[in-house]
Amino acid sequence: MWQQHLDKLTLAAVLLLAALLLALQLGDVKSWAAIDWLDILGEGIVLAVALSWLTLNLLNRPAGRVTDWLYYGSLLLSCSFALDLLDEFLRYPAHVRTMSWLESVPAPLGMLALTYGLMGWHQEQRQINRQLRGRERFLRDHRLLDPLTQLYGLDYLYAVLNRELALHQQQRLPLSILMLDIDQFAAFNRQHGTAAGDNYLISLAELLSSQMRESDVICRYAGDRFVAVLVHTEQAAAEIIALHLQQQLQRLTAAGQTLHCSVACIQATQTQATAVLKQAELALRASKLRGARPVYQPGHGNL
Ligand SMILES: Nc1nc2c(ncn2[C@@H]2O[C@H](COP(=O)(O)OP(=O)(O)OP(=O)(O)O)[C@@H](O)[C@H]2O)c(=O)[nH]1
Repeated sequence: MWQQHLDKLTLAAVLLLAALLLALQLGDVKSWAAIDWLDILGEGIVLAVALSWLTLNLLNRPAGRVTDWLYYGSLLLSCSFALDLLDEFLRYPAHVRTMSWLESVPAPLGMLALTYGLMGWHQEQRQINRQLRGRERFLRDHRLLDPLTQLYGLDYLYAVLNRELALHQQQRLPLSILMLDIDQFAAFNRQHGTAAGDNYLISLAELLSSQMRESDVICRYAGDRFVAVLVHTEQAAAEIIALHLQQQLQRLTAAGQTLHCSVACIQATQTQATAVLKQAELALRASKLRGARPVYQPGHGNL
């Protein structure tokens, strides 16, 4: 998460360094006896807290307007508190007013920016809570479950995907889609019967539910095709999830065999669920072609 805020972290480091250099340039170092260590302890803690606000905000929040306000607020406060702390070690000549200006002005501005950011955060949280309540209503609606696998069906997938796409547009949060399809499942059914096929679908659904993250929404998209909506997930992270899933699928057997599944993941860029799913299907088709397996031969190991 911090990589997307690298420019902000660099700016903070540069400003704090500039404040230090300016203070050293303008002030004279106080004698050991003139230093008040209790003041230093108090002001040091205040600075450390402001810096922790700055970093916690950048480490935990996605890029956006609210994060920017919280960042600028805590940066101004950090600069002001850093100068306050330096004051304890340095004495400035009476005619130098720059440092007292620099110490006093950023603090109230920082407080204002931080307060504005917190108000934005409050609004954002209310919006998220509303969406979570809507999500929960869906979760409790059992008509939306596929009776065989107990995963969500197509209706739920469309509803969730459209809502996540709207959120993705508003808040610039990354969203990825993973699509999985069992290869040559029709041939497996013919060979071992639909009951064996059903058992495989149930085991696959259980594996998907246990291996994906809690925030991922897994749905049965078609007979032998599944879709996972990976919220707040960049394409690179989605690909790691897909790779991990492929490894776990090796352990899943049916009638003594390991069936091969094709997996594709895409970063959602369109605004409509239909378009996103079409894009995922194209990626899946390409993945199937890349990993094309020989035509199913009964009793010959992997599909
Ligand atoms: N056992 C079982 N089979 C199902 C179920 N739903 C769909 N199928 C079967 O899944 C098969 C899907 O066939 P295709 O779409 O041709 O897929 P495939 O045979 O895996 O072919 P490729 O995907 O191209 O490798 C069909 O034979 C369906 O009958 C189900 O609930 N249970």
